[in-house]
Parts: sequence; structure tokens; C-alpha cells
Amino acid sequence: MQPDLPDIPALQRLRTRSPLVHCMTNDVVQTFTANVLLALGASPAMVIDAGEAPEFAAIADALLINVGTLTETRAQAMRGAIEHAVAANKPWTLDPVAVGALSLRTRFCQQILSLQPAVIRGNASEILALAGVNSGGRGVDATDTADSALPGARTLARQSCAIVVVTGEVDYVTDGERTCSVPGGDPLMTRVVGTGCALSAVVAACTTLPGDRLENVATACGVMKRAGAEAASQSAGPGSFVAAFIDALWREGRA
Ligand SMILES: Nc1ncnc2c1ncn2[C@@H]1O[C@H](COP(=O)(O)OP(=O)(O)O)[C@@H](O)[C@H]1O
Ligand SMILES: Cc1ncsc1CCOP(=O)(O)O
Repeated sequence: MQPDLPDIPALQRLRTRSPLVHCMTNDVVQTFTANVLLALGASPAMVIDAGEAPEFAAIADALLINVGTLTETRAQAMRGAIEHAVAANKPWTLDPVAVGALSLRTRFCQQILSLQPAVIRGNASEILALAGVNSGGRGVDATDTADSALPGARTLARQSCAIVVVTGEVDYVTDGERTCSVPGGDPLMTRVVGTGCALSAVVAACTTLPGDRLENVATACGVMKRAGAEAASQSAGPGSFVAAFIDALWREGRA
């Protein structure tokens, strides 16, 4: 297993292609997610209505499904969007926020696993819960380490035929056979809401790139880790971290 560094040509391609990323994400992280995607050159759009979301999913280049603030109504809209994305051959990415302890989102995520996600990105407790190994973390936070979740991540990848990303001090990206490890970042990333959710959006953007999807997803993890480390070294705490993080992403993949 090799450590993977962000692939600069892939980041340049992201800027050139500027994929349209349909984000059906939670209420807490909407603006942060959009700013992270914009800083990297992607084009975010948060279309959530059950009438419009399926229509837009077929037009967009990639779809993100994040269940952080799921409701029955949103679940219905998300299912429609996923079905239309799959029919249009567009990749979709699942962020199973707080799956395990809560029944609506756990049931929903288990159901949509059969709709061929390209990637599943979660913290260690979320991935273990989705793999059926444990019952989830503490709300949206992990109570397990990424290292301990790696066997479960591999199993989940084989079962779902998706690439699985389990994040933490080291991120692991696996298809069940091959695994990349992505070290770096900073613990301050866990003291700012939305870094994981925004990473899932960047992963969704990177599913649109040509080439090896596993490597492109590892690049998404690497760029966020690198920007996180840079921002932590420049900031006085979580508040200034956010601005420094977006600025660091803005510099990535530029000539
Ligand atoms: N201890 C840590 N050291 C460095 N980076 C971390 C650490 N924990 C999490 N990260 C990074 O923070 C981001 C969010 O990861 P994580 O906290 O696991 O997800 P979530 O926000 O979904 O719980 C990822 O980019 C991850 O690599
Ligand atoms: C606090 C919170 N509550 C529901 S969703 C959410 C955001 C979680 O974001 P992240 O796990 O990326 O920090």
C-alpha cells in the first residue's frame, strides 16, 4: 500500500473541465461545500426539490448524496435523483453521515447501496456501521480509527462494488482489492464543521475525471489533506482556518 500524493495534472484537469456537481447535502454545510468546490474550479449546484432533482441529476456531471439532515421528503427526492443519475450513466457518491445509530438514514443508506454508488466516503464509524460491523459513532463524529475500519471498508467495497473512502488521521481509499493511503492534514480539520462533507463533494467532482478512479479519488483526499495542513499552519484557530483552507484550495492545480 503506497501513500498517495495529490496528482497535480488531475487537479488541473478538474479546473479545465469544471464539472457540474449536483449536491444534495445537509443544511449545515451547504455554503462551505459550494465554496470548496468553487475554489477547486468545479461548479456546484444544490438542487433538492423532488420534482427538480431527478431532472437535474441527469444533466449534472456527478451527484452527491449526503444524509446529514435527512427527512422522509428529502429521501424521496434523493432516490429519484439517484435513479436518474444512474439511468444517465452519471456517477453518484454517498456520504452516510451518522449512519448506524439512527434508523431512517440507516435504512435509507442500506436501500440505496443497491443503486450502484461510484464512491462511498465516510468517517471510520460510518463506514463500519454501513459495513454492518458496528452501530455507528457519536452523532456525526467517529469513535473508531480509520486504521481499524480498513478491513470493514474493504468488505463494503467488495459488497457494493463501490470505491470506499474511510477518513481520519490517514485516509484510506479502497476498491476491496487495491488500497491507497493518504496521510497528512491536521486535527484542526475535525474542529470545523463540514470538512468531511466537503471532501465527499470533491470526491464526487473527481469521479468525473478520466483515468483511474481509485487514483482520482485518492487525489481528492490528498488535496484536502494538503490544504488542511497548510491552512492549520497559517491560522490562529478554527475561524481563520476556514478562510485559509479555501485560499489554499484556490492555489491547488494552478500553473
Ligand atoms: N486526526 C486527523 N489528522 C489529520 N487529518 C484529519 C484527522 N481527522 C480527520 N482528518 C481529515 O479531516 C477531514 C474530515 O474527516 P473526518 O473527520 O474523518 O470526516 P467527518 O467530518 O465526516 O467525520 C478529512 O479530510 C480527513 O482526512
Ligand atoms: C453537525 C451536523 N449535523 C448534521 S449534518 C452535520 C455536518 C457534519 O459535517 P462533517 O461531518 O463533515 O463535519
